[in-house]
Amino acid sequence: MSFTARILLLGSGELGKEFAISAKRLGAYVIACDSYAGAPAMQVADAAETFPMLDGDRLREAIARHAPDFVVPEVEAIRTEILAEVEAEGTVVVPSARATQMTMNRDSIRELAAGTLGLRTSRYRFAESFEEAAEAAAYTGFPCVVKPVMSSSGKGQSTVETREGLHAAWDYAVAGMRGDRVRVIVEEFVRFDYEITLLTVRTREGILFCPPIGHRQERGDYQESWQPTPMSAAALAAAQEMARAVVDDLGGYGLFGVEFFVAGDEVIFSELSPRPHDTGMVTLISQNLSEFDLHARAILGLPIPALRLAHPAAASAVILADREAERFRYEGVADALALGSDGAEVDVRIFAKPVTRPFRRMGVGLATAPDADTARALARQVADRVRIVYE
Ligand SMILES: Nc1ncnc2c1ncn2[C@@H]1O[C@H](COP(=O)(O)OP(=O)(O)OP(=O)(O)O)[C@@H](O)[C@H]1O
Ligand SMILES: NCC(=O)N[C@@H]1O[C@H](COP(=O)([O-])[O-])[C@@H](O)[C@H]1O
Ligand SMILES: [Mg+2]
Repeated sequence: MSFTARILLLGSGELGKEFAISAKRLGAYVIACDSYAGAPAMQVADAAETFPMLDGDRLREAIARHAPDFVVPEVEAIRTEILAEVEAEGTVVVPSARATQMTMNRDSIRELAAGTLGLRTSRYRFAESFEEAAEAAAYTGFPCVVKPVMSSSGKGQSTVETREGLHAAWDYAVAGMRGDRVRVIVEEFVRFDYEITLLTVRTREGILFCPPIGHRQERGDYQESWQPTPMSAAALAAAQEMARAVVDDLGGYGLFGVEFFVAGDEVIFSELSPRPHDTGMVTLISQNLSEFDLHARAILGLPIPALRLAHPAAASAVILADREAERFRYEGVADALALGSDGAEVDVRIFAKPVTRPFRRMGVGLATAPDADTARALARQVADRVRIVYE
């Protein structure tokens, strides 16, 4: 075999594209799968498969035909029962079939974190009807946050201020949910000071943590992230301890994005991705090894040298579309890159998704600077200079 490993990537968005590049640099053969043709990772992979990954028969068939060494999920919407089957037959599922099963639905991971592991989370209840949602909100109090148990990037998520708003939130969650299970989580609204993603790498040699990433969200979707974000030593230690408990329970090797809310010295576990995290795209410019390089090395069992921040501070800012379109082009990339200077590097990633939708993430601006505020402002400017021109 002329490749170091065969990797079947399930999900081919921007995170998969950067992962595929990292894995290919290490000599892997990558088969990129997603539900639509021309997805970002398919553009850089060795082969592509277009099929709905929630379709168990199609998924099993693709795995059997490609006989990968590693199955690497990149999205949550996958028929995870099939992953458990192939894992039992000897294929490595990253990080583990159980991790993908537990994180696919918010209920499983929340019950593991809050119940089994006893981690501090927001107060929550699940609901399968509007009446149950009303009871759940009476338990959490207002404001509360309503989310489908199966969704990501804020889809179907809303914050409810009063009892009157609950109907709209329930309808919005049902409309925005993925899969066929009508079930939501109603969570206490946490008045946090800031929130972080703690990139946590589980390797055969032990666990590594990247410096904490701060981020800002709108509509439940990330707008900008920066690294490092200042945290008290006590808060960071608490977050690391919780992240370790969760990833050790989920098992396997790879990088996880563990999300926390921080209020004073109190650290509240929110959720996690058993894979690179969107807010972690800042590591494309901030670290000697990006979150994608780290995922690839952890999976392939390759050594990971001491992590270094290449700059004092770095940031990412999203480039969003504002409408549905199939015909559009990008302008301003040269203007964006011209913002770089000595001591403040800039870069962009344009994902080259085939169609736009309102709020669809189409790229990111990246920047470094002597401090986080300057890096954030510069990354935003870089992103703003890239214009999507609709034809
Ligand atoms: N209980 C809460 N209290 C306050 N804010 C919240 C709460 N739950 C979610 N949020 C806000 O909404 C954001 C998105 O929530 P969450 O991470 O649960 O959604 P998601 O759909 O899984 O997003 P992603 O897939 O991008 O991680 C959080 O990062 C936070 O800013
Ligand atoms: N928060 C999860 C996340 O950021 N996932 C990333 O977004 C892609 C889907 O984008 P799309 O909805 O634009 O197709 C996924 O494939 C993954 O790369
Ligand atoms: Mg999240």
